[in-house]
Amino acid sequence: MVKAKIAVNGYGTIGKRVADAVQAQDDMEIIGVSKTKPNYEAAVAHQLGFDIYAPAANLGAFEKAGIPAAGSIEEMVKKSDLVVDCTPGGIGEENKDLYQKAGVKAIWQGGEEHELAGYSFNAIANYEGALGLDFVRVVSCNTTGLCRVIYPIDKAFGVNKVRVTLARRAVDPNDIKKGPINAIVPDPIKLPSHHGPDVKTVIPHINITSAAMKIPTTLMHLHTVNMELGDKCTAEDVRKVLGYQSRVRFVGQGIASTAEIMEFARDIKRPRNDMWENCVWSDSITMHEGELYFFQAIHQESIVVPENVDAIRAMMELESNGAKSIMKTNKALGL
Ligand SMILES: NC(=O)C1=CN([C@@H]2O[C@H](COP(=O)(O)OP(=O)(O)OC[C@H]3O[C@@H](n4cnc5c(N)ncnc54)[C@H](O)[C@@H]3O)[C@@H](O)[C@H]2O)C=CC1
Ligand SMILES: O=C(OP(=O)(O)O)[C@H](O)COP(=O)(O)O
Repeated sequence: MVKAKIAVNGYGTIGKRVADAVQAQDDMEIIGVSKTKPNYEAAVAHQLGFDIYAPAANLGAFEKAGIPAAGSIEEMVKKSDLVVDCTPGGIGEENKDLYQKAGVKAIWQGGEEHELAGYSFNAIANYEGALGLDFVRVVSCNTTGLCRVIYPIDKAFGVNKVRVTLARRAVDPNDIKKGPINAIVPDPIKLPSHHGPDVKTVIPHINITSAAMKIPTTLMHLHTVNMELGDKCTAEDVRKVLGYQSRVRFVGQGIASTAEIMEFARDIKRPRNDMWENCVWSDSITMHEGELYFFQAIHQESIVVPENVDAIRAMMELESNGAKSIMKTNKALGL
């Protein structure tokens, strides 16, 4: 089988995980990853066998540091069928011209605006609409986590309204530059946060509003979800619907915090402690006065990774059925 040639532009938190996830599939392969500087992450990428590309002006620095670079980012893009742009939010949009001129497809991440790609993606909600598209945005980690629960609950019972409050991890574990370290920050203060409107870019008919704050933790985000449902149902009915979702994991058995979820991910030997699934506290699923409530935790570093693989498969038309792609991705990752 001829594999789709995939480049990762921006080998950071998301990019390095997408690169490994693509390599694990049998219908696509990584032809290169980009690093701006020859730091430890570039050295590891080289050790893992990835061809490294860099901005043309920085190629000399790589040579000096003894980390071989295969060429410029422009060269990498030209060699690929599809680029997964994992550069920091707001930088990715600057690369659109480059991709268009090279005639390659591109996926951006949730840090970019919906309008940049024109199609916001979540595998269970709208895989089929991405078939053959040139540009797609995989929505942010929190938005992905929301779509994964709202979509099946809406299908089963109808959703009249969603209210969600998000406690957002302040920064990723490797980030030593930002905070807060001793504050809770309403973020943004002006409501709603981007998450509700972003869910609507994927599932337009959902009535949703969201508020978010940043808290001094690096491990995971935590959502308090409240939904008014169309049909009458019990907590057990909702548990059944979420229980069928391959990318939703129920947690319990003494797991009472995000810290214990991360420990669990280590114990089951997940690469980089990645928890690709939404973690829903099964005991928190409650119906009160006809409304649904539950808690879920979202591992921001990894939740969008399987979605990127499915988005590639849809755009490259490697599989026309979303459910089949999800199963294939999950199996290759060990999810
Ligand atoms: N970290 C997270 O929790 C999540 C991030 N996202 C989104 O994913 C995207 C990437 O975020 P992260 O991986 O966290 O960022 P990151 O900062 O960890 O990684 C970005 C990488 O891109 C490189 N880079 C910077 N400018 C570049 C350029 N002009 N050309 C090529 N490479 C360049 C950086 O050196 C770094 O290696 C953003 O849109 C973000 O909003 C989505 C879900 C979760
Ligand atoms: O996609 C994410 O969060 P978001 O869904 O709150 O935008 C990532 O955790 C990145 O968030 P950041 O912009 O706080 O680094």
